[in-house]
Amino acid sequence: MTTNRTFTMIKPDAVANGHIGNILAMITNAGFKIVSLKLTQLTVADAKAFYAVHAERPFYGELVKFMSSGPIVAAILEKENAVADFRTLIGATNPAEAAEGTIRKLYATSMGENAVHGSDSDENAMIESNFHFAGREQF
Ligand SMILES: Nc1ncnc2c1ncn2[C@@H]1O[C@@H]2COP(=O)(O)O[C@H]2[C@H]1O
Repeated sequence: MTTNRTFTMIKPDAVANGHIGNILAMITNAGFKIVSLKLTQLTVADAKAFYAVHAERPFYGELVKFMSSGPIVAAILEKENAVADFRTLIGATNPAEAAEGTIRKLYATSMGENAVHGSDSDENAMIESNFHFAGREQF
């Protein structure tokens, strides 16, 4: 079943660099409706849990440290075909490979500090949304 929803985070690099407004504008201009939104910060334990699927990867420690290093913006977005269309809007994980006009092409600085997260499946979108937002915060 498709939920037509995806989950995103504007990561600590993009928040620190002052890109929240521009990134949210790109998201809404691309036709996504924001149905949950908050500025928050992950603890180390939160980041470990959120990225548990990557626990065996060599970059896991670096990823957890970075993602808990400062505030992030968490959001749930709604649009037909949300997961796939949002991944198109953000571009490739490695900004060197991201297409022109994508969020990562514009705002990411490296593979690790890549400005935004986007869920990779409907199932993960739901898990990640519920990790960050209570039911009463999901409109
Ligand atoms: N080779 C890598 N080196 C460092 N970070 C990585 C590497 N591969 C993936 N990542 C990070 O791991 C993150 C997993 O979630 P994201 O897709 O949001 O973004 C990914 C990257 O920021």
